[in-house]
Amino acid sequence: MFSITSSKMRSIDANCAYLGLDPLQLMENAGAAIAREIMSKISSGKVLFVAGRGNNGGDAFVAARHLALYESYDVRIILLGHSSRIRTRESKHNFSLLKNSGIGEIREISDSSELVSYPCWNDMDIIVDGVLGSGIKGIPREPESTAIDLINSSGSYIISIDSPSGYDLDGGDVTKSVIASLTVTFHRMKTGLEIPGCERYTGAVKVVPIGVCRDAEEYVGPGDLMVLGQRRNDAHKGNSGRILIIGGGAYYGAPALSSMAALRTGADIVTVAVPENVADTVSSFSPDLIVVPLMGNRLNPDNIPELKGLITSHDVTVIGPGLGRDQGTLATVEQLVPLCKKAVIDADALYGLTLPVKSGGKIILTPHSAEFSRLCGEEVPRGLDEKKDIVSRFAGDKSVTVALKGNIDVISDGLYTRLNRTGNAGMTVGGTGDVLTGITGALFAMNDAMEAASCAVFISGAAGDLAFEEKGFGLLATDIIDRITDVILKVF
Ligand SMILES: NC(=O)C1=CN([C@@H]2O[C@H](COP(=O)(O)OP(=O)(O)OC[C@H]3O[C@@H](n4cnc5c(N)ncnc54)[C@H](O)[C@@H]3O)[C@@H](O)[C@H]2O)[C@H](O)CC1
Ligand SMILES: [K+]
Repeated sequence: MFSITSSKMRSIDANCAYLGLDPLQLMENAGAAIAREIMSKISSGKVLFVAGRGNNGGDAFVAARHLALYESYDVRIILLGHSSRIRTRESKHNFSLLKNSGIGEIREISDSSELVSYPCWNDMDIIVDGVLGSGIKGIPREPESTAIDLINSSGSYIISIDSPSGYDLDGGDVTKSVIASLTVTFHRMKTGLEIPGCERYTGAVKVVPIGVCRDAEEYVGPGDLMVLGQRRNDAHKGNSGRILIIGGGAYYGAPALSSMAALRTGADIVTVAVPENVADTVSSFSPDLIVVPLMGNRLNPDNIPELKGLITSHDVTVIGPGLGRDQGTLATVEQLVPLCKKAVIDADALYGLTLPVKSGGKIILTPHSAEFSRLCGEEVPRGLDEKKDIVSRFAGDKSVTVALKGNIDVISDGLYTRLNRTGNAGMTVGGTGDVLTGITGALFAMNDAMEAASCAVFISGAAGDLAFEEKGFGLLATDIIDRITDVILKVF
């Protein structure tokens, strides 16, 4: 089974909450698993739980409550700090249940010297390390640092909850850590718990299930948005993405919709290169757009020298919206795609594509069912499993990332496959595909192809759902653009 990073785990947790699984339920399962582990090691004895003020400590409170049901165990708890400073709702809740759980001793100790004078460190059969888990930032501070020293010098059997406290679950350098006899981590193996030599800190590692919903991993959710590359506070203009949109000629609304969607998703600069016959009309949609008129009434090979320069000066090139399918246009697309570092290809441009593209640029395709069927030369199957197979196979063979739009969107790069179910039947109106393409372009500037494509279909569908609540089947593509920021702000 593959391992995951701690930020991936946080994103799965957030997707669980979105699906209605209360984080308290996960904590209950995590704590119960720790209690079972203790019971499998000793049938009676003294067990000290050392808890920090985050959810790692919350897991320890749950485990202590479960264990205290059995009279053969002498259960004690040290909370590092005052209970009024417990950070999370779940942990507070579980701390408050301790007073009704028949636990012999609950001490709240903020001061490191008081921690050193605690008399029982060397007298325990098991010490449970719930000091710090995946939420650690930097090196352990006080009183956590002293607690780690005391745990390590206790001579007891040490069970670390989720991670040895101080240890980096993502495999970074370790300055100070609990040296555990056993680490019980949750849901999946973590990247840092399988690097060579890590057993020096982790002891044996066990992965236990905690009741995560299966769909929290397979279906895109707000947790995936949480871990997207974000704008830094000290960012300059252009740091958060320069997007070039090549479209229009046959139509003018489509490139304008893509461009506005890219801006609303957070792109810094959106340049839209369109044939001169539609340039003024596209400009008139918004003063926020930089419009570059191209010679001619359709994209054509004479535009290539000018576009080459623009492609180089932008992070992502979106090709397709409103281009039309003239022979010369499709031939131009074929020559442009290999010049792009990162490209999003949609609509008419999908007809000018020769795959695989030899240049090694990263490419996202956003076809609907008929477009995909034409690309891969097969009917798109109705069954979801079969659909996943065919998209994954095609993406792998052609070295592209595909977001196949549909009732349930299927996103794959051939290695990973994700699903998305935001969106609604009102979104069959014209222009919604152009909106998705623009969102994808903006996200692609700061993220890898799979993250960008997965989050783009989620955002586009969720914005469409908000627009549907307001407008029903009268919703327009522009209504979806208006709600993009609501979806993004809700997550951050
Ligand atoms: N799905 C799961 O895996 C679940 C995991 N659970 C447990 O939750 C923790 C993560 O909890 P979180 O509250 O995010 O963080 P921590 O408890 O690890 O610590 C945060 C806490 O500590 C403070 N802090 C941060 N850095 C330092 C430092 N260098 N020195 C001192 N103190 C520090 C910070 O201010 C916070 O107060 C995970 O590991 C699991 O054990 C859930 O219970 C169930 C689902
Ligand atoms: K821990």
